[in-house]
Amino acid sequence: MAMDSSAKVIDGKSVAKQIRDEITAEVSRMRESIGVIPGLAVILVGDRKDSATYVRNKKKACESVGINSLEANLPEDSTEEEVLNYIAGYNDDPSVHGILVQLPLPSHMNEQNILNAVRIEKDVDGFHPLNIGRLAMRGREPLFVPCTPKGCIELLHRYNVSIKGKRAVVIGRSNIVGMPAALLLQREDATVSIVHSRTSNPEEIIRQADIIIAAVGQANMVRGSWIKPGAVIIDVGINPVEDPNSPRGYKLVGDVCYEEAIRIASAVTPVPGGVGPMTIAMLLQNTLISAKRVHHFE
Ligand SMILES: Nc1nc(=O)c2c([nH]1)NC[C@@H]1CN(c3ccc(C(=O)N[C@@H](CCC(=O)O)C(=O)O)cc3)C=[N+]21
Repeated sequence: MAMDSSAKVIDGKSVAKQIRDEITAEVSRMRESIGVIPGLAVILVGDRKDSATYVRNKKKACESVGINSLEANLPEDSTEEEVLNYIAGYNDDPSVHGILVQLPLPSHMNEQNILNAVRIEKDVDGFHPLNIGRLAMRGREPLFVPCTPKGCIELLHRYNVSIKGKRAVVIGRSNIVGMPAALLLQREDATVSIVHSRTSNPEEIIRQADIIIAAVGQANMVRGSWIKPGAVIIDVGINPVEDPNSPRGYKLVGDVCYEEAIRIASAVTPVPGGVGPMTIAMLLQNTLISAKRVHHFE
């Protein structure tokens, strides 16, 4: 059977490492010339295991590039007011250049109130409605672009995938990935379609795409037969599936059936090792951008 051996793995892990090295150099240049160390504050409410893992990874990543990290771990039954008090403290703390409230929040909290409270100058997640609004408008610039979609576009750039004039399909319309990913692709002059749970005949639309960004959170949902030969696939999904052979009892897979996709696409991001590490690298980059901006350092 002829197999397309030209399909390329898009190595997010190694690109993320490269970006962290660039950030490390910038952080030390900044420290040496103006004595400022960028700082990131992470607020984690509750004890979801996946969230705790992500927060731990973010902290490790900060350390690896010389960014200061502060962490607030609040119990699951905290009040919204307590979270808002932490945000207010970090908003006023000049050593904090970025504030991230780990999502999802416990269901008794109003996510919108909490995201609105983060000073937009410190909104390194890019989730403040004013940042999203600017992202959606032509001729406007947000202060920060959300990390996961930014990481997706960065991967396309670093692998020299041209976006201008291409057909791009985003699968999923979440506020934190699908929607901003579609806006970013449009800013890069792609022709963008968004496919979601109510789309009739999604396969037909996906099959027209030169670039696919999949962000639905359903293991192996996109099959090989849905993919146009030569398409580039960015898989944002991180789905645990049972795996008795893994020491943890599960393994992580994407939204795209990787084994099928790699035969048909020209390039695919793996899970793990694709978009995940890029998300964290972009968070560090946003924190550096924030610190440079307040201190007028370039
Ligand atoms: N306010 C907020 N900002 C976020 O950026 C945010 C969030 N909330 N909530 C949850 C999602 C998810 N997320 C990930 C980051 C890194 C990996 C990552 O590094 N993944 C590794 C493997 C992880 C593993 O092995 O468990 C990989 O894909 O290679 C995954 C997922 C950030 N998120």
